[in-house]
Order: sequence, then structure tokens, then C-alpha cells
Amino acid sequence: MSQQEQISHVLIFPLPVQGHVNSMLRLAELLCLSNLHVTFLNSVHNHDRLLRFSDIRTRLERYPGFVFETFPDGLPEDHPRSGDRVMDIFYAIDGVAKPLIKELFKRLVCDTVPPLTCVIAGGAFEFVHEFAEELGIPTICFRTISCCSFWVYYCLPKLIEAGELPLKGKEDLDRKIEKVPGMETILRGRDLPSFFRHSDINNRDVQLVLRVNRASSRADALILNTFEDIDALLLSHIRCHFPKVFTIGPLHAHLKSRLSRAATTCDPSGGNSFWEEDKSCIPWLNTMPLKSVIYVSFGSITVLSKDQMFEFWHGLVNSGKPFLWVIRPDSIIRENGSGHVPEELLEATKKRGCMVEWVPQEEVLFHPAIGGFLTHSGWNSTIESMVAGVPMICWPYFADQQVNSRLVSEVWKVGLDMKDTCDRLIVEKMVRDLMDERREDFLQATKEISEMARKSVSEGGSSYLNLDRLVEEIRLMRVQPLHSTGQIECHQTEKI
Ligand SMILES: O=c1ccn([C@@H]2O[C@H](COP(=O)(O)OP(=O)(O)O[C@H]3O[C@H](CO)[C@@H](O)[C@H](O)[C@H]3O)[C@@H](O)[C@H]2O)c(=O)[nH]1
Repeated sequence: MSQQEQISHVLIFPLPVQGHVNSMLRLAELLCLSNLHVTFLNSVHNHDRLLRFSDIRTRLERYPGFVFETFPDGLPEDHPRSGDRVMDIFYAIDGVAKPLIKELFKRLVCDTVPPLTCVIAGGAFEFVHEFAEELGIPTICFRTISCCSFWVYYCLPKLIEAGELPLKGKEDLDRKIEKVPGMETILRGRDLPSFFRHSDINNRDVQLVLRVNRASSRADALILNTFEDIDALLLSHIRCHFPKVFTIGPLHAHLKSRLSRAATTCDPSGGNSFWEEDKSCIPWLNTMPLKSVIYVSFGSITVLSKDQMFEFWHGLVNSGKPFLWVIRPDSIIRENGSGHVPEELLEATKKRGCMVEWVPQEEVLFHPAIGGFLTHSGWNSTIESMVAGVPMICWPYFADQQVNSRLVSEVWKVGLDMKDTCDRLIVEKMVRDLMDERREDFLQATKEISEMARKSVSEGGSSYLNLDRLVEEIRLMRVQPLHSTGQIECHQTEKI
């Protein structure tokens, strides 16, 4: 086969957490639909959960060019991989899995047909760029966070240089942050990614975040799960630094659009869940009036203290609105002596509440009974809510979520930002504002954004065309010979 005819083979390597794996799997399927060969790299821990709780195997086995590879993430099985221990994932992988992943890269280049031609990485590990550069493999960085938070992360060194960071104390949280181009009037200290609330810039996590963000610019191209209409200004800044940016989102809607055009028999609503989806909430929702229910979910990493849980619970009950609340089994911090649930909460919940451990979120958001979403502002949840036309109350937990929630309220105007408070009176007021007082404004804004999003992923839309361009770009990518020897040193590689 000639160089031109060679089939492109992409390795997709997400940070092994639900939110990242979700969007990367959607990308994988979109690339398979374009007849590219895709190897998807999962941690053993996540892969087991995915096989247990989703239909991913049947969905992806339809594509002859799709394969999973796995690696051990280096953490004990009972490690929570969430809350304030989520950063352990980065350090454990950097230690244990790194050499195995390097061997995998070599094996895919040397011993696989078709050979690897490109790596799409989540931008979480610097070593991906090191290995790829050593082996001459082109890389594309897919940051699964929002465009606005990607840009804020990218500008952080500038903020440090200009003295806007570190924040020195609580009094700095409301100070304007002016050195992020395109966001000069929007951000305050409290809207920066949570890692940067640290007053010590040399802190290990802060340094890690700075390093991995710097590494993004070593990639040959950048993919973002957004669409041009909501991020035009920031994209114009980003494109000055990253000449090849492909905005191909919202990915979940894009996948649906392409699957329906391909007229496959595959259920486009199939999830990629690490937890068992409890569908009993759907018959419950069917009994509720139109747009009356507030859906509550804080994603896959957030953990709540018992006090926080009770504040939310009281606030929801006191708002008088029906609520569907996802509480992951591992999401409440165990504390001694504070487990008593007041009788009035239990009674009110029996009447108008439904609490489950995990739901098919896309289906829930599209249910006609859903009128609002109390969310942690993870980017997938945010963009899924926008597509479904559901306004949000944002309670960001950490990382990029702090930026997303600010944009939701101040720029896109599709919801309210409740960051840094967790008080039953505020929860109650925000729910009433979202569902009653300011409902019409929010519904109008979400409707407009939802229409723009759907248009972008329909034939001829910006994300649709950008995906075609991305596929063309990938088809042109080839492994370049090593500088030192003039050829890749393909020797026996170990299977992981
Ligand atoms: O009951 C549920 C709850 C959630 N989901 C899905 O799980 C995903 C959660 O993703 P996201 O909303 O992005 O939250 P996290 O799981 O917290 O995602 C991580 O990854 C995101 C993308 O990079 C970041 O924006 C977040 O800050 C980071 O915590 C979404 O697709 C949801 O549809 C379900 O299917 N069922």
C-alpha cells in the first residue's frame, strides 16, 4: 500500500475520569464513522466499569477498525478516584503506567496493522508529548474542558507575570482579573480554576496544572468540544496561539446527528457510564407536569459533606418544586454522628422527590418534565444542558467548573452562579428564581443557544464542517523518522 493509501490509525488517550472518557468515546465513534482506525486507551479500573454498566462494547464493536487497550492506573482498587483525592490519578499514572504506555506507543507504531499515525491526548500528561516527539508521532490535543476555561488555563502564566496571581487571601476573591484577553470585564479571583485559590504558586498541584497546560501547545492541533457561535471572541484569541483549532461540539449532539445520517441501527442515546443507570426515574418523571422538575447532579467527581447535603436538601424541599437528585454512592463524605435525616425532609421527598444513584443524563435532560438543572458545571453537563434547552443553577466544585459557571450567568445568560455558598435559603431562592421569577428570560436564552448548537452539528454547520476538516488533517498525518537514526527503532515490544 502506498503512503497516500495508508489507513490512518489514531490512538485516543483520555485522562481516566468519567467526564473525559465520555467525550473522548464520542470523538472515537465519530472518527470510526469516517472509517479511521481507532485504538482507545482506558485504565483497567474504568474499563471494567464501562463494560459492566454501559453498552459500549456492542456499540463500538460494529466498527471493524475500533480496539480498546488498557493500562493499570497504579491506584488500589478501593481508591475513590474522586473528591480531594482525584489528583492522585495524575501522580499514580505518571509513576506506574508511564513506561507501559511508552511500550504501547512503540507497539502501535511498529507491530500493528495499520500502524499508528496520530495520538489524540486529553492534555493531562506531559509524557504523551515526550513519547510522541521521540517516536515522531503527530499529536492532537483534545481538551475536554470548555473553550473559556482552556483559555483561562492557557493565560495563567501571564496572570502570574502580571501579579494578578497568586491570590493572597479571601479579599482577593472579588478582585477583577484583567489579563485574560477577551474576558477583561468578566472574571474575578473566585472565577479562576480552583487550583489557583492557593496562595503558594509552588504548590505541587498548581505546578502540575501549569506544566500540563503548557504542554498542550506542543501538539500539532487542538480539538475543543464547543461550537463557534458561543465562543467566537475567545476562539479568535486562541487561534493566534494555536493555528489549527477544530471546534467540533457539542459532541454528544454531533454524534447523534452523524449516526442518524448514517442511518445505523445503533441507539444514539447509549451512554458511557461508569455507574449503573437507574431508569426508574423516567416513569417518575412521566408523572410530573411540564418543565416542573429541577434535576440535581454534581457529576462524577464531586463529593459533599453531610452539612452541604442537608443544605441542598432543605433548600430543594423548601422551594416547593419537585426534584430528581442523583447521589452517587461514593459522593457523601462519611462523618460520625451527623446522619439523622429530619422527618419533614423524608416526608417532603416522598411527595415530590426522587433520589437515585446515577441516571441516563442526556435522556433526563430532554425529558419534558425537566425545567432546570442544579449542576456542578462540569463541561459535559453544561453543554448537554444547553443543547436540551435547560437553564442551570451552577454550584461549581473545582477546577474549570469555576470558570464555566461564571460564563453561564454572565455571558451566555442561561442560568445563575451559586459558587462559594451552600446555604438552604440561597438554594431555595435560586430554585424559585430559575423556575418562576426569571424563568421566561432563561428559557428564551437557552432556546437560542440550543438552536445554535443543533445547527452547528447539522450538515453544513460549523462543527460539522470542522470535523470533516479534522478527519482530512488526520488522514495527512504520518509518523516521521527519528531525527537521530533516520528511522524508528522498531524492536520487540511488550503487550500491556
Ligand atoms: O447520573 C449521571 C450523572 C452524570 N452523567 C454523565 O456524566 C458526565 C459528567 O461529566 P461532567 O459534567 O463534565 O462532569 P465531571 O464528571 O465532573 O467531569 C470532569 O471532566 C469535565 C470535562 O473535562 C470537566 O469539565 C469537569 O470539571 C471534570 O470534573 C456527563 O456526560 C453526564 O451526562 C450521567 O450519565 N449520569
